[in-house]
Amino acid sequence: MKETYVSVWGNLVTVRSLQEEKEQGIEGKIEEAIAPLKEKIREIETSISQKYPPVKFLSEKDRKRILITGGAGFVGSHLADKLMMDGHEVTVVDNFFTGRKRNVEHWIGHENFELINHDVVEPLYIEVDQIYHLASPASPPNYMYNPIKTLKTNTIGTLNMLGLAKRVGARLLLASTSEVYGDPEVHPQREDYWGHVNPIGPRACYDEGKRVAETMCYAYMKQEGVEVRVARIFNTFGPRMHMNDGRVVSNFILQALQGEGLTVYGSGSQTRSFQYVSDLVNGLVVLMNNNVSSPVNVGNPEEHTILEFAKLIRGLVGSRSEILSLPEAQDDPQRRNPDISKAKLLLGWEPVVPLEEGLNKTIDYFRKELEYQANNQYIPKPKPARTKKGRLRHI
Ligand SMILES: O=c1ccn([C@@H]2O[C@H](COP(=O)(O)OP(=O)(O)O[C@H]3OC[C@@H](O)[C@H](O)[C@H]3O)[C@@H](O)[C@H]2O)c(=O)[nH]1
Repeated sequence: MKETYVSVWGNLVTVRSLQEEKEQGIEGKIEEAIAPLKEKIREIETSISQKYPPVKFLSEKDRKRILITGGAGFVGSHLADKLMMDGHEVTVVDNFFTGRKRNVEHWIGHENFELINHDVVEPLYIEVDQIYHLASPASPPNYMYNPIKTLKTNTIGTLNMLGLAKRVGARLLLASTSEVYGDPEVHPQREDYWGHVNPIGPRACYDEGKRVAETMCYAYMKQEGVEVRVARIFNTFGPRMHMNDGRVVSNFILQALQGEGLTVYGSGSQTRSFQYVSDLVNGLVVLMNNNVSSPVNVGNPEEHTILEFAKLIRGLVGSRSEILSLPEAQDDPQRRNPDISKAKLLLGWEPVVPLEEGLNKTIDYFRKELEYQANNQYIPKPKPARTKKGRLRHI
């Protein structure tokens, strides 16, 4: 800058030209005006770099391209979390019938993550190394809501995914179910039990859909050499179950939290064995990466009657809700308990999360969900299952 010196009472001082003074003033004002914007940009940059959960770095050789169908659902989104954090490239495909974007929104924009709105009933052409095929409604009221769609998803959807696996040489893991055993006459259920399913009952769309999905897997394995894994998943619970899911865990927790009666269908003497979702997800990943191609039960063998379960949840919530007796659900399996010796022996897997610990985490989750929904002025009621005709009784 050009400077001129003048003497003021004997002291030399610098004087800027009028033009320079003006320029300096404008620059200062601009600087002052954009300072908050610069600060905002810095904040956004930091929040972007910190916004994702920590992800391991995997070398090109170890990193896999993994597709999860139904990856925005309850189980699928927890599986997506694990595979992302392990450092893989994950593509989630979901038609959002029961899945929700909210379940995976924390990965959106991450370079290893892709979310595709797609229905597996239509073919899909992508390049992947592994396919976790979870797409299907899983809660009885949801899968009975549109039985034809449930059948299409489990039959045509599975054919499409096996076709994809064959084309690209990927390994496919089918999320099958304990429901392939129907209302079992053998207890606990081992993988070599063929099951007791009513092929024309209200549950058949799911039970038979999954049974034929298993059949398709082994047909593709034998005829086309596709590598398959089949997990028979027993009752599972945890955060991200939908408020409207309609299965027993979410129903009882939501009822207890809202001081409503806990709706027990039938006598409550029917049994179930519940596993926490993180145990399931670990089991699925171990199975996928193992060499066991025959079906494997993945569940927690701790068995309870539904009535015991209602009392347990009511106690954990600290609620004074009544326990109500509703008519029995049609074709409801009376006893269900996994024999997991195969998973223990061949995969070295067994569940580790105690029931109460898992339930407390799930109760916390639903408590927050209720607050969230209340802020949004919307509290859905749990969906009832299809029941036989009868009246409501108090136990
Ligand atoms: O509000 C309820 C909901 C359910 N129940 C009972 O609780 C038991 C469990 O019912 P759920 O609806 O949670 O689940 P189900 O065991 O019938 O089916 C499940 O089986 C295993 C998975 O493949 C699926 O997630 C689902 O099909 C049943 O006996 C049912 O009648 C109640 O007593 N009250």
